[in-house]
Amino acid sequence: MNAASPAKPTLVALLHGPDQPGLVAKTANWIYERDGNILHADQHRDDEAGIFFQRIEWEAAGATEGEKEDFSSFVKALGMKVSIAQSNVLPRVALFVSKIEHCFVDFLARWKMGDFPAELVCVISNHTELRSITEYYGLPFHHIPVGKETKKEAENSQVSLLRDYKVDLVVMARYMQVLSADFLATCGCPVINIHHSFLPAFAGAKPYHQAHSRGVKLIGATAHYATAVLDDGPIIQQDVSPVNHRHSVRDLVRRGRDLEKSVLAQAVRWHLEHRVLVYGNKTVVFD
Ligand SMILES: Nc1nc2c(c(=O)[nH]1)N[C@@H](CN(C=O)c1ccc(C(=O)N[C@@H](CCC(=O)O)C(=O)O)cc1)CN2
Repeated sequence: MNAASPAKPTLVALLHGPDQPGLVAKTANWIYERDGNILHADQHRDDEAGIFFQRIEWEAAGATEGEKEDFSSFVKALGMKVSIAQSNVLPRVALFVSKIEHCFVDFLARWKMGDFPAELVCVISNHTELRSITEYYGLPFHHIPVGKETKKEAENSQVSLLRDYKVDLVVMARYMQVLSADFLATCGCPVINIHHSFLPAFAGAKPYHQAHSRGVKLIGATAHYATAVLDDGPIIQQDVSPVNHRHSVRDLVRRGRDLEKSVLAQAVRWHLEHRVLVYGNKTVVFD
């Protein structure tokens, strides 16, 4: 049996800006004229804002690094914003967790099974309960307790670790501390959070108790980029599940776990595959 030749590295561009005629043709021709092979292209126009969004993935004929810079300059000359990633450069991910383990353990298992095109480089927790399972997966575990008086110092230690590990993405797998605006401004990478409600409903603490008190018939989970405003960042993925009057808070928590695990995993995978474009406080997801 012929061993499949390793896939050639691809470039993935996410671009957006004021719409103008011929943008799709211009980006496609630029790649074609350089003997590139477009593998995926998807675009969207926000009619209200007149903004054009595109994700384009191609095999570059030439050296990827040079082509990456040249394509970026070409797109910027069209008045567009662009980010370009190489499929063979895996983003480095840090996991933040507290005590609640279902999203964390599920994420580790999916990572071990190769579900995420990323390098998982460390775990940071404000508690110690999940050290053993982290080390079972062969990952470094950093315990940084966070108290009202020590929050600034704790966050400085977290930022130093993220820089030491050269982290490209922080995933909060039910990390129960609110990250400050300074942290988000200095951590040097995006942060994805899983919130255990169908946002914007029931933001903040104890969303399942809030949902039960309100008597909702659907519960949900939301994966979003963290901003300084709690549970208010651009939403990447959501899902819901029906509930009824017979369900206790305990039932809602149990039913919600499965939603949280799958919604977080899907959102992180889309981010790592460079399928998510943030625009204002919203996202365009080219799935
Ligand atoms: N800057 C942000 N930080 C965090 C976000 C976010 O959206 N932006 N999401 C939270 C996660 N979360 C809900 O999804 C959440 C976590 C914690 C709390 C909360 O009230 N925490 C208390 C302390 C609780 C404790 O010590 O156990 C607090 O921080 O005072 C609400 C919602 C993660 N961080």
